[in-house]
Amino acid sequence: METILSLKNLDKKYGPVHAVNNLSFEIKKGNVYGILGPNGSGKSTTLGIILNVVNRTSGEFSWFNGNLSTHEALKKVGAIIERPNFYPYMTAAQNLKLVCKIKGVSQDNINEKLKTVNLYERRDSKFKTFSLGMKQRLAIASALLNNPEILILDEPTNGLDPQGIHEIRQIIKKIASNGTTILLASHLLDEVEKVCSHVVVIRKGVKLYEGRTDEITASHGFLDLNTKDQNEALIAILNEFDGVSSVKTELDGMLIATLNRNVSASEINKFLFDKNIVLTHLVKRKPSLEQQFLTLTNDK
Ligand SMILES: Nc1ncnc2c1ncn2[C@@H]1O[C@H](COP(=O)(O)OP(=O)(O)OP(=O)(O)O)[C@@H](O)[C@H]1O
Repeated sequence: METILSLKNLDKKYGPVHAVNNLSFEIKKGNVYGILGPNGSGKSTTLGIILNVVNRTSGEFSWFNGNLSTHEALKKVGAIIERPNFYPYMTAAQNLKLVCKIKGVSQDNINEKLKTVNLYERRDSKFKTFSLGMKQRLAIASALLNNPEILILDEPTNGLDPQGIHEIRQIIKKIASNGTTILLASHLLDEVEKVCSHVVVIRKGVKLYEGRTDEITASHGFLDLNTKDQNEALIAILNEFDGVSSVKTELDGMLIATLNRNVSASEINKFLFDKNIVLTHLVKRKPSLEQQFLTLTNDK
């Protein structure tokens, strides 16, 4: 699969603040990537570096396998890293015409891009009459005018109401389904889970996880177990069971066994029954992305 962008050991220090710390990852054509991390984890700085608006301290990045200069490569990139800003008294269509003139791209795409972001019907409305969600959608249309290979978005749903958030996410998915690679930064787990096929989790500028979004939840999970009055014996047996890495007792007495291989509920039930343990409760759980994310981003 074609590599669109590659970061190698990228580093950025603002005085004592290590905003991006030895960060490496690759963006492949056709995928939707999320850079996920809490506030201040270095997402915007990373996007700023690859878009040439922030100087890196050290490390490298290369666009399109390094075949183009960064200046040329960025002509094939669409990005929104700041609040959308257009002329308030000009209409949506007039604003996009102006962007075409400034970028030196054809105006032929304007109607198609307005349709992509569901603003075609409102093309003759003045920008100042737009809701925040519509302004954001116009910014996306503007970033698409040069038919970019990759669209980069920093916190695309910040400040929007639930309807606006839903609409932006649907539009991002639509753009991706037409073959445009997407890279978005977000601090919202559910955003990345809903929109992105791949995720890079960062905390304090350090990469904690890189991979498919669905694989982040693909650990072997947990068992919740309880007995009437055999929990002490149960803990001892579970600790010897091949497949359980740890056992802890919750405040309500429930035992939580963490699995290190795929163990079915019936396998463990039979095993325990053969050891004369009768369970009153047995549930197999998978960790949610939220649990995984908290585990990843917790101070170690
Ligand atoms: N121009 C700057 N000067 C000094 N420090 C900065 C500057 N820009 C960012 N930082 C610091 O670098 C760190 C990373 O910030 P960055 O904005 O990249 O994170 P972020 O993950 O995008 O967070 P947020 O979602 O809050 O924007 C933070 O500690 C921030 O205070």
